[in-house]
Amino acid sequence: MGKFSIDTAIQRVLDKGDKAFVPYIMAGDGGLDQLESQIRLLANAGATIIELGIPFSDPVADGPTIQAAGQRALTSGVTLKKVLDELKRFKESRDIPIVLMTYINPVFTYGPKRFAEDCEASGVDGVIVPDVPLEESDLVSNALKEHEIAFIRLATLTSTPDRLAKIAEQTEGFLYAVTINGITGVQNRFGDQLGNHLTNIKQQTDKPVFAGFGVSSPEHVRELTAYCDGVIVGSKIVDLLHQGNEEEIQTLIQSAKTAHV
Ligand SMILES: O=P(O)(O)OC[C@@H](O)[C@@H](O)c1c[nH]c2ccccc12
Repeated sequence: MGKFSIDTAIQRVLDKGDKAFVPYIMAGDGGLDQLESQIRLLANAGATIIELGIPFSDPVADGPTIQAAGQRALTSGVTLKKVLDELKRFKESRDIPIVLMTYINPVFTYGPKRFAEDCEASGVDGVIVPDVPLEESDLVSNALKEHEIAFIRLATLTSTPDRLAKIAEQTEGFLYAVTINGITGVQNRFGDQLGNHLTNIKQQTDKPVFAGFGVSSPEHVRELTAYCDGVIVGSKIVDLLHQGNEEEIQTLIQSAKTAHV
């Protein structure tokens, strides 16, 4: 349960010599009644952990694909509470860790303490809150700590060495290394310095480092996992799921398995 199941899932993959693959999906895109089968599909395709987005009206870091998915979910009436209730309903039959990705506003509205309690009751193992600054994250992190839920921190390309050291120290489960300056979405090419950047982050921490933002092809997965322990893929997975393209989802996820064998 909680952060331990994240650690275990990652270790199992790395011990085999594979890399981790974390697909992001928007909760309630396609209807909340689809969530269970979407998670099962991704787990069966070989995902290590699921990053589950909570729809929010003002998603500042989301690119067009994720924004559109969020809109579809909001239109169908999805809320944080409904997502947690739904996760609780099929908690026992899941065997893949779940990380919620939510902006800070819904957490404050819900109440950080109640949020952490309900996350535990729903079998949520970790949480990512991209818009909470390091200096102001105590309110959330203390509540999560009591329930042994991992608080996953993001490092950006512009994080200073000083901040990077703090992020590396505080992150739990894994460190989310953002690959581009900008918003989420499909990219064709990463900056020339990205390899050095990821290598530098790897040198700062013993915790697993996963790269995310703009990863959309097996080639990207292979390119980035040469420098880190895994990838996070959002927009491309959201698109493929929306199209019902299970075959390409499978190919993309499996590309992390054969990355370095
Ligand atoms: O969509 P991309 O480019 O593959 O990026 C991952 C991403 O979608 C997911 O992790 C995410 C969705 N919204 C976010 C907001 C901030 C940080 C991360 C995210």
